[in-house]
Amino acid sequence: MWLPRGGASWTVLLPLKNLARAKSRLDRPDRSLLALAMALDTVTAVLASATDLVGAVVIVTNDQTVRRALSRLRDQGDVSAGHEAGRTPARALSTQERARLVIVPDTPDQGLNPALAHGAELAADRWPGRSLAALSGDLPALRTAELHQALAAAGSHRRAVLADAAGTGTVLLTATTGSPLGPSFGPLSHDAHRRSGAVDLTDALGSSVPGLRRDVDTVDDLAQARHLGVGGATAAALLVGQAPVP
Ligand SMILES: Nc1nc2c(ncn2[C@@H]2O[C@H](COP(=O)(O)OP(=O)(O)OP(=O)(O)O)[C@@H](O)[C@H]2O)c(=O)[nH]1
Ligand SMILES: C=C(OP(=O)(O)O)C(=O)O
Repeated sequence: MWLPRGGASWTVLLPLKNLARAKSRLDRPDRSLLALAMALDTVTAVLASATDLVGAVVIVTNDQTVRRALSRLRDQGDVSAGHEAGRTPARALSTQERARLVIVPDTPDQGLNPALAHGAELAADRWPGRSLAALSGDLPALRTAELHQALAAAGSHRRAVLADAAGTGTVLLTATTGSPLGPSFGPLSHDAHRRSGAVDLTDALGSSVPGLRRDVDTVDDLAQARHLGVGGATAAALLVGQAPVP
């Protein structure tokens, strides 16, 4: 696969659950469609990051629909059809930006933390010397500039953590070269990551990265993400959901 000349600082790990089981807290019949769309918008925002900052974007998933959709994104370009008010249209990704997308099986298939540990081991082997950033895949309002800001803040710490909008979960966990990622995602994971030694970035970044911190688990979360402005794939999926039933 293509990788930027010189040393990109970061490998981004992005885990994606099987769509059939994803977003079980999202009380909508189109939860699986939205889970995929939100993942596409999250990945698109990451792929738009500077190629000398982010090298490989590693998706860890066993879902073949996710794999096909992301392969289309990598090989054919931006799949987002539109955008919602409040957000500038997503620009088309360049070939080089898209080529960084790597999709690997969730070999352990034992949940989120083993998936991330597996991805971290693979990344350290294939791209040694790069820091790791584990990012949630349900951030439809993520802006690329927010990720740049967070990685800049994380880069000066061996391990760092950013809380979700609720302040209890984790949307970003980082580890600089040689430090274990140590994922403890799950209920109250923000506190768990801090207790394991990750430096908390939440106060420093505060309200400056609202899209990065707005993970979507519930319909209320989705409404807040829409207020921030969601990406084209999520906007298109929401339009489908509004389509009159024939
Ligand atoms: N590969 C993989 N990714 C996972 C797994 N569980 C969660 N994820 C991903 O981790 C991120 C955070 O997921 P959650 O919001 O905790 O889980 P979810 O399935 O999306 O939502 P719930 O069903 O409400 O728990 C999302 O990108 C998920 O797709 C897993 O078992 N394997
Ligand atoms: C797995 C996590 O996401 P959520 O809280 O959305 O389940 C987490 O924040 O650690």
